[in-house]
Amino acid sequence: MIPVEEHLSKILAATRTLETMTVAVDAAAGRTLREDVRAAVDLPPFDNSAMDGFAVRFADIASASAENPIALEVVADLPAGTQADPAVHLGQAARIMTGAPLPTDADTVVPFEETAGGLEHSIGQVEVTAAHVAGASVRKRGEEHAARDRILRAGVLLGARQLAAAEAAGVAELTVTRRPRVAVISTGDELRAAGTALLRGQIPESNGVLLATLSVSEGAEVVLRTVVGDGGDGLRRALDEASERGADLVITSGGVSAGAYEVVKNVAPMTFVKVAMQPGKPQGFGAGHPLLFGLPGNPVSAAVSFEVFVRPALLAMQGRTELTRRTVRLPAAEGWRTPPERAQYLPVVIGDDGVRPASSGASHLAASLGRADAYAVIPAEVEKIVPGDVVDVMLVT
Ligand SMILES: Nc1nc2c(c(=O)[nH]1)N[C@H]1C(S)=C(S)[C@@H](COP(=O)(O)OP(=O)(O)OC[C@H]3O[C@@H](n4cnc5c(N)ncnc54)[C@H](O)[C@@H]3O)O[C@H]1N2
Ligand code: MOO
Repeated sequence: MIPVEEHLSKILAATRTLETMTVAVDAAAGRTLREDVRAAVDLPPFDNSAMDGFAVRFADIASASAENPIALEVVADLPAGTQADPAVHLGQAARIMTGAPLPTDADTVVPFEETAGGLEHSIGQVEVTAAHVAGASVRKRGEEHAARDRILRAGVLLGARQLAAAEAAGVAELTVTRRPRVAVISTGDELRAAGTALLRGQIPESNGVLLATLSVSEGAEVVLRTVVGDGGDGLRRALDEASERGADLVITSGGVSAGAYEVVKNVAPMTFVKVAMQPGKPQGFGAGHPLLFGLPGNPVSAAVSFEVFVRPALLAMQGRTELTRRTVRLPAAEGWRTPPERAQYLPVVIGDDGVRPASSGASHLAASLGRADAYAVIPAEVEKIVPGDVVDVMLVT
């Protein structure tokens, strides 16, 4: 058996980064950024009010208090979006709304709560009843970023927050990686579509949707999804079709262990190894174009193998900087057994008191995947987990 890291480094060494393309910001969700994003404008673009209230000269109101209110003449009314820059002389104020540009003559905003009377009755005159510091409630031009400052680094995943940051900085287009094209091929004579009547020996096929959905959630486009039998030339034809459809990466499941009908082992141009992990021991990999991944057929084995081997390759193809899932250390709320000499990837549920196994850990327990929030990752040399042990937990939700 070879260590997980050894198999993964072979895979990454064979993985090439895909070409880039330019897309509108709102078409970039789920893609990987390939060029740093720099602000097109200062952020904020101009000095503006943080509150609904009055733009004043601080020198006028420095001594204002409830006992000693200071009256100012209100000479303008400034909603957000106004281009006006009215003169505000000593003794004067401008009514101003949140986000409106601060008049050049003013340096401070007094929220209307710190005046006598509400906003409605303030055109004409206002009495200021409190003072803080010069510059209070003013958002300064460029206080977050200057134009040309870097907002996002190449290599990050673009999600809602990153896209909003780009648009807030005045950026309309992003350089991203084209979506990797993935083919998902399930193998096995026993597999039937969910919902169809099952004869003895048949089971519902579930790795197809698992691996296709995982691929899409990592930024890929699924160009082929099919099920082939253990005999005949179904797998060979599916591999040809994957290439014709331009697949960058092919994922098969099943047919890689030691049995008499191991179609992937017999047909696919992959190297087959045993990796010191449970589940996921038998693995096939082909380092050409497309990259070929021969995952074991047991559903939990396929899911874990995707996380540990396919996902890093898909991210590397897209130029992602961080290839590993976020791992946190959490206590085990229950004990469990671990396999000898193999790293364990156990589906777990995260609770307030720590993690609990979602199943006994056997790789055929497909429904346990539906409960799992994460995988506990236990090194090969650890013999068992007792309650209270702190373990590495790979977050996948
Ligand atoms: N003598 C040995 N037998 C096995 C070994 C071994 O070392 N020596 N390894 C075991 C391990 S570990 C695993 S994991 C499995 C891997 O088997 P295969 O990859 O060859 O997969 P299959 O035999 O085709 O299927 C295994 C299991 O999973 C079910 N399956 C397959 N595809 C799907 C699918 N698309 N959807 C749902 N379920 C699927 C299949 O019916 C089998 O029950 O080998 C052990 N054996
Ligand atoms: O490696 Mo298998 O995936 O242990 O069940």
